[in-house]
Amino acid sequence: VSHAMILIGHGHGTRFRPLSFEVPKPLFPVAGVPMLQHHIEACAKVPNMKEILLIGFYQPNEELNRFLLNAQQEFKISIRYLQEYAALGTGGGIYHFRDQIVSGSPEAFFVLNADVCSAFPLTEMLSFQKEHGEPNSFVILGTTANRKQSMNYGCIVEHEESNEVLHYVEKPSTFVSDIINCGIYLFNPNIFQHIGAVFQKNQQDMLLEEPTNGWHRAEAIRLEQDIFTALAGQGKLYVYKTLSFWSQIKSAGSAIYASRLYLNQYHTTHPERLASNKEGGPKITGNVYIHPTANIDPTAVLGPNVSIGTGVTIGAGVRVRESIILHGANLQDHCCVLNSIVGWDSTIGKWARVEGTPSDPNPNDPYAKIDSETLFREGKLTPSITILGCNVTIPSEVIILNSIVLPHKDLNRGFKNQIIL
Ligand SMILES: Nc1nc2c(ncn2[C@@H]2O[C@H](COP(=O)(O)OP(=O)(O)O[C@H]3O[C@H](CO)[C@@H](O)[C@H](O)[C@@H]3O)[C@@H](O)[C@H]2O)c(=O)[nH]1
Repeated sequence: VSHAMILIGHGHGTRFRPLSFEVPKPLFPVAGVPMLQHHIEACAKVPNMKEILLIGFYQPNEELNRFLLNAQQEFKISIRYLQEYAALGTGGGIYHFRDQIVSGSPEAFFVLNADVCSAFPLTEMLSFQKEHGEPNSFVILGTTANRKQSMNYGCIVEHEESNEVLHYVEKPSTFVSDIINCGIYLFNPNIFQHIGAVFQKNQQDMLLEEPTNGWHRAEAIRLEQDIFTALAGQGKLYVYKTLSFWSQIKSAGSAIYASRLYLNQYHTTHPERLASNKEGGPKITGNVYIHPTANIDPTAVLGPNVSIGTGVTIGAGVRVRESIILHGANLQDHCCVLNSIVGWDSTIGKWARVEGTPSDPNPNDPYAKIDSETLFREGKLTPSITILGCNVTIPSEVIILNSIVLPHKDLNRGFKNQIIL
């Protein structure tokens, strides 16, 4: 395997607002490092990996360029961003840039969705392909979901012995299978023949269409509906089911959950990233990441599942649990932050309480996934984590509960269940 392609879409992260105003969603820090860094690290570990290509359709900015530069140095591998001229879909993008891959005539390459968190069992997928699949087969990473939630994902019916994908339905409206698509694939250059066939068919259809339908670009192709559905049952597509952790990262609430999963993984992959109780340091309970530049009072109590960014200041007696504190934030003495994301350079006053409601999957169901529910249900804001956008100021001694505060707000009182514009 010489290449990996990571699909980063438009980067706005609509369900990630207001946090994605400041930083594209794929760069949002999860367990202390940009979301994409977890993907890149996993890909860089694959033997003979030469290059990682990020594919999306937004204007590259300074933030992205800096990230690419840092990641190249850290992982000693070429990492490039390739920009689509329009949203080409999950299959159209990789097809558009296929020359970057086929020129080196690689045997295989990976494609990963950016908005997932996973243990990325890439070497396991490779061994699975060698042992089970046909030599030229494609492999989808699959996991088990519960019946109800499975319908929010791509659903896979497999042949029980061979693990061949017999049937694939993207987000079905009735139950199809509890094996779902994780958005992580092992392909070989033959995949481009299949995408190319769809492209040519789309082009022919376009010629027959009314010119008013010009927006329908032939090159916009979805891997799931256009390719997998057709490949199922042809002896070419296989599913490797993993028992390791996996979650989507769609909403800001799922970033807190994903952080928890990665922090837990750090025990084996990056123990140095986990804070421990030290003389003169704050009290740590459970898994906590603290950036070395953060300044934390020894009487603060942090954890479990807390990530503290660069240059954060945390005062005396502060309590933080199940939260992400972004760079430059200032948590003044005795404030309390639970189930919340505190935006860049925000300030929380003394004795203030910032609290949200977790959106964790049902802990009693081993196959439950996180619900990335919409902000509103029946006209009401659904209780969720509290999010402070960047540069928000919360006064002393107030409560902010289940609320979303847009950037640069200077609040003068407490709020409950509100979006503060
Ligand atoms: N470059 C590029 N990337 C894209 C485009 N459209 C989507 N993506 C990226 O492709 C990934 C999938 O996004 P969606 O199209 O929104 O699909 P989904 O609802 O997340 O469902 C997909 O992922 C699930 C697992 O998380 C799967 O279960 C499902 O079958 C499907 O593959 C995301 O990382 C997104 O940024 C595009 O036009 N161009």
